[in-house]
Amino acid sequence: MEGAEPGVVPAVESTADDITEMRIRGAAAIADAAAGALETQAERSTADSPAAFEREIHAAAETLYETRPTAVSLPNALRYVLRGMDGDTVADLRSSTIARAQRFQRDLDQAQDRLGEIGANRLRDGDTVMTHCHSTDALACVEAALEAGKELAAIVKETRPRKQGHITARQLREWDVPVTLIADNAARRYLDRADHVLVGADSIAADGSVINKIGTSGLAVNARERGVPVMVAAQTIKLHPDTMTGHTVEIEMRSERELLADEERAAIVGGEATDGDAKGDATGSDADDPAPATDSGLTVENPAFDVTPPRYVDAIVTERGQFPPESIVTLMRELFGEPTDDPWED
Ligand SMILES: O=C(COP(=O)(O)O)[C@H](O)[C@H](O)COP(=O)(O)O
Repeated sequence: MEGAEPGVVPAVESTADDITEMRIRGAAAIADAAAGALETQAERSTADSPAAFEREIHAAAETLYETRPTAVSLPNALRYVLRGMDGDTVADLRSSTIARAQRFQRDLDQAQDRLGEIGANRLRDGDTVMTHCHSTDALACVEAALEAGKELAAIVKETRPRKQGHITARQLREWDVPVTLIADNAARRYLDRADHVLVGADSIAADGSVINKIGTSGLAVNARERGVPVMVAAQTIKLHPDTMTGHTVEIEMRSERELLADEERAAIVGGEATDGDAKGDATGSDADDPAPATDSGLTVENPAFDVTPPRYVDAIVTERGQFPPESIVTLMRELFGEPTDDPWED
């Protein structure tokens, strides 16, 4: 990660890179890695005063925050760790930050297990679930149902352009679940065979909207039309506190190269295969790419997430129980209270 603040240890920069480049991906894994990175920052900091230590931790948090914009689990994780940083000496600040980060990671695992047990109650023996993308919260429900002795089958959507469906298929096959892998476009045809649509979330808004991998909203609309219930598995760190005050969730735009290779672009618009028109690096920023050589008239857009309105969602399953989407705001108020600031601010 370029331009990191002074004092930010290389391990934090490399975690930030891994998140940006999606070597670490999925909202829960991103939160876990971010907390782990703050722990490493605390351990390795060479700050010689409490103020310098706090500055470094805040700078590390900012470096991590700037990686991907949509999964609120990331700022929620950072905020949680920063709020636990306490003490008048570097030693106390260090140990409180480390303890808080470790507690976050432990709670995250436990919440996922609990959520899985709750979600599993919705799945009956012999059911078929249709999945989209790869969600560890969604898979926790499947795992708990299997552990309860239920037999399940899965229809797994490939999930273009990054094909996270392959990760889901691999996990399900490790658990011996029969998997039918389908192209995203085939989903409506295969909904006739599904008993549930089961997806995760990157953020849940106060009105119960679900922000998840691009294609979730179309799947949910089709599922409603086919009468298949849509179940969203999402730990409470996916609840987006800022949406209580009317903020919207930023949808990450990723590089056009995830959709279109330079050669393919050249084949469409003519000319040499150069990166001349390819705007955007993996973060959606165009800072590293040259300005378009010519205006080819071809624009490629690659949003990574979309918004599913609450009316297409049957249940949001959290570690605190399952909720109709319209009532999720009550849980948000209970957990977050008043609206919050940037995660590195007190
Ligand atoms: O949309 C994605 C991942 O998108 P990407 O691959 O772009 O990160 C997942 O459904 C959620 O993050 C939930 O995952 P989890 O339940 O594991 O938190």
